Amino acid sequence: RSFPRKKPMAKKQKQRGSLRGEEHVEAAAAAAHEDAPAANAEGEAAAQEAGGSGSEVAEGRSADAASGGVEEGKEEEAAAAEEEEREVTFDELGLDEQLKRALRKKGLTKTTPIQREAIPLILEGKDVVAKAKTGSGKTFAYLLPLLQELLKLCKEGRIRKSAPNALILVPTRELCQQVYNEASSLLELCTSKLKIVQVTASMSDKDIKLALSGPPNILVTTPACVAACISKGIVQGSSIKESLSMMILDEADLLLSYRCEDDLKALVPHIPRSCQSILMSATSSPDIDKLTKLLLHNPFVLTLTEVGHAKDDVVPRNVQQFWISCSAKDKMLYILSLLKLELIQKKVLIFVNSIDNAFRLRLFLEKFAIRSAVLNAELPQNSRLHIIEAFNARLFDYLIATDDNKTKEAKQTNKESKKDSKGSRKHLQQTLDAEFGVVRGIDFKNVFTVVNFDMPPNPAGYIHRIGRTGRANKTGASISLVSPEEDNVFEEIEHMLQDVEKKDTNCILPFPLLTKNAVESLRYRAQDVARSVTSRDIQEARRQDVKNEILNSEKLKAHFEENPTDLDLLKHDKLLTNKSIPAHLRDVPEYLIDPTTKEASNAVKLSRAAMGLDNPRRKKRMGFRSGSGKSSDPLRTFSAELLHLLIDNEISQL
Ligand SMILES: Nc1ncnc2c1ncn2[C@@H]1O[C@H](COP(=O)(O)OP(=O)(O)OP(=O)(O)O)[C@@H](O)[C@H]1O
Repeated sequence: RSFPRKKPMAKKQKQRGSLRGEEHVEAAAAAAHEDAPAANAEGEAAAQEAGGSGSEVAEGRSADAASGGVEEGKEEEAAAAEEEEREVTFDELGLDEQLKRALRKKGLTKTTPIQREAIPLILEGKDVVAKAKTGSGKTFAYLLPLLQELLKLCKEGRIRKSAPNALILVPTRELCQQVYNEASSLLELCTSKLKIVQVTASMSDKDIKLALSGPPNILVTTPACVAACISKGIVQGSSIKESLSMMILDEADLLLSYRCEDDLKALVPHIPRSCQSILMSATSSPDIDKLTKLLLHNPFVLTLTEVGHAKDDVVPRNVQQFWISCSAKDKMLYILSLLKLELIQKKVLIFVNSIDNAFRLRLFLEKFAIRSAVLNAELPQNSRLHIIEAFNARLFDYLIATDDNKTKEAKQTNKESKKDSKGSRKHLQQTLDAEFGVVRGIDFKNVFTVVNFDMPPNPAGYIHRIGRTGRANKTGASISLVSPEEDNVFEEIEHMLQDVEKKDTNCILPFPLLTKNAVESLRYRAQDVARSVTSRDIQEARRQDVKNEILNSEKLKAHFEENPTDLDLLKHDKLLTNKSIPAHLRDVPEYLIDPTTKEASNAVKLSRAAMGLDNPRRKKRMGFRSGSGKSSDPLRTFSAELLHLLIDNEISQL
């Protein structure tokens, strides 16, 4: 990858830095008019036609008008392009020796563009709003300067200890865990000790109090949880005011959509004026501007298209985007063809828009001997976290996910939960987790293909979904199955990509590897099997899965804390039915596969082998054991009596 040179950028950012959001676009345009009265509306239109976002166009005119020539601008760009070849290492950013060593031990040497740009600004003490594409390394972009600042305060004995010194706010529990893991893994490799904790609304007040006693240096939490801690007096607002020196809003574009606005407003009076605030996001939205105004002071604004002269894309360049047009009822047939004929590279993350659809698909695939797991808001938190870990470790290849907690079911359950004031355990079990966000910001490792079985409701949803592949510059692909009913949203997505990436051609191409013949050869079987999956089967499978996952979850936590390697024995892709799979569905007969499809499938397999993805030792390296010897099965070695008690107890609550 290429990187821009440091100095001119820093100067440019400073010009932008004193302005926020659209203000800076408007102000740059106004400056252009002042500097160059001749730049009239026609000129503006021409500039826009030449390509570029509002801000770039405005800025470009301003610079040209001020310098009095296009040539000079071109020279500057050429010089910057030359410098783009230079890669910037973490060593060049003036980080603490301990952090540099920790990064080296983690095998990280070169910065990503957002890290290269944001870290120096944050180290200078600036408030920063940074927008950069998914998977671009935003977490380290704020964690490294945050840790550096706290290590420095510790060294100088200036740390104030009545409440946490840094607050990292994320929209979901899954993200709490992820950020906590990332920060802890760095801190473990440092010699100075900083205390970090995560607290979420699923913890009891007693556990939260215990976690916050000390207090920790860094608290990772959700806005809802921190607001509850303040209102219950678990944390004193005055202590926060005294101790807080840094606040991070990660996945900021999602914070407000998780109904966090009131919680954040409740926090504002307790944030000291001296607190440095950082806002990170993958997409732009009016919510970002709202949050910026609410919580930041005169921030630097770094946006992905402005990180250097390298015009970065909204979807990582290393992700190839494809689409397939098919009717809603043929989607099962198409996904079966893609998976069974091995036309897409594993691991595969499949998105659907409802939990019922997820189970319908899982049951359908199961009948063709394709095992998958389902990740959704209904599952206990520990199970969700473990499913993500197991998928990351390649214990299974297909994960079906519902990514939005505002599904039909969620709305329904939330409505019911308002009516039901008893707040019984049973009810809590059934209520979908409002802090759940399965994909947004989650760092799924090595997902090669993202499939939109159902299209997301809007372009931002598309960007977040696609962002689960191609992370940290890895190669990836996405395939969207688009029915005529989804044409509108697909067009919106295409327009958005063309606008942002300034491309005339379509960014999403028709998927070339699946022939009509290949699909038709499976039609009869697929339709037959799809019909056999009834609504009753789906409800039963949902119940069964929650039961299985409850077994996997909370109450067994203690056991797994003592025996972490046993975790691999909890299979999330267990068969939902115990009927055996007929041979004609398990294997596609040779005569059904046309030569083109065979060739395509072989090519996919070859590239898989070339990437070393078939090497069974990989799983071991990732810390998960293979095999499932009875003697080490936690569900067998765990006290049978206690287990029965747990199962009876949990199942009776369902
Ligand atoms: N400098 C680096 N070199 C190589 N890998 C990196 C670097 N920085 C981060 N990564 C890895 O890249 C992956 C994505 O990083 P991260 O989760 O921070 O992305 P993100 O920008 O926050 O994405 P999203 O917007 O989807 O949350 C992680 O696995 C992380 O460990």
